[in-house]
Amino acid sequence: MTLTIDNLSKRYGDTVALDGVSFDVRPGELFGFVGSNGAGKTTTMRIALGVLAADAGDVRLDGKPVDLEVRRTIGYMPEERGLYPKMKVGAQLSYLAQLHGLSKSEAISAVQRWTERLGIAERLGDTVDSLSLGNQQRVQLAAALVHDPNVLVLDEPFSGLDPVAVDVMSEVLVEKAHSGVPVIFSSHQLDLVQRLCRRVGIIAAGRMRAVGTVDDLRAGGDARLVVHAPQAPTGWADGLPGVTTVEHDHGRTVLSVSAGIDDQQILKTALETGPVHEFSLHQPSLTDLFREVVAA
Ligand SMILES: Nc1ncnc2c1ncn2[C@@H]1O[C@H](COP(=O)(O)OP(=O)(O)OP(=O)(O)O)[C@@H](O)[C@H]1O
Repeated sequence: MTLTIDNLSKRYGDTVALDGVSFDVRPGELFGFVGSNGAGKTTTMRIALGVLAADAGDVRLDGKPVDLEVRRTIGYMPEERGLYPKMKVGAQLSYLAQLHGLSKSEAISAVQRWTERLGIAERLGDTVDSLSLGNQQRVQLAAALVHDPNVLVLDEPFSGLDPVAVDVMSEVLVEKAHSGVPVIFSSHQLDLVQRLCRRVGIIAAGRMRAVGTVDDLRAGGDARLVVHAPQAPTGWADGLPGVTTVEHDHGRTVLSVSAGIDDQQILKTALETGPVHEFSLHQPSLTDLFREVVAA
């Protein structure tokens, strides 16, 4: 299955939430959707699921518009979460699975399987509101998975999770993607997105600013040069063409360096300030790229 987001636009009154957003999420792909607060991620995902209408553009799954029938095949984890706090975990998951078309016995076995996989099987008889926030989130993920969806759309599934829960969530998403399901998730944890996703999309103020593989985007961004010159004063690299100081702390400077710039000239300038203990060139991280895109 391929999820295609095609030229979506959406306004809320005078606020332009989306302005011609397009990208696709391919079979077996874990796609990271990143952007600042208010950039348009939730709006895009809600339109993708069909719970919000776009002003223009459309969403297709393998070329078919997302109607009620197609929507039942999508697993969705909404940002505002959507569980009934007073209902027991097992009953709730089984109910949601049946809403998505599973028989009662299929639902019971899917609930057993997913709650075991997510480490919450002992909590089946507890009400949702008696669980920790992290465990509630695992239940929310189980709710998105119990009906064996063809597509997974997850709005900030990692927010608020402890490192162990992050690992469990990551493993399940990778596993689902490997089984051929397109998985899209939004996150502000860019190191995690860089580690997990092959392709990402960066949205800013309702426009897609970059879409591609993490490797291609990193290779195309400005390199980072780390220089440790303990006696170098703040701003020592200012004025060098194609060079911008990203940070300077206790003689350790991170420079952003445009393609084709002569790093030996930078080294010479650093040496003029005193000894240089480190001089290393790195590809920009996803966080670096994100900052560049958002600042542009
Ligand atoms: N129901 C609404 N009514 C009015 N404006 C809205 C509504 N929902 C979203 N917006 C606005 O639309 C824009 C996009 O919001 P959206 O929630 O899609 O961003 P986001 O990228 O998911 O942000 P976050 O990372 O904070 O969750 C923002 O300017 C937001 O204030």
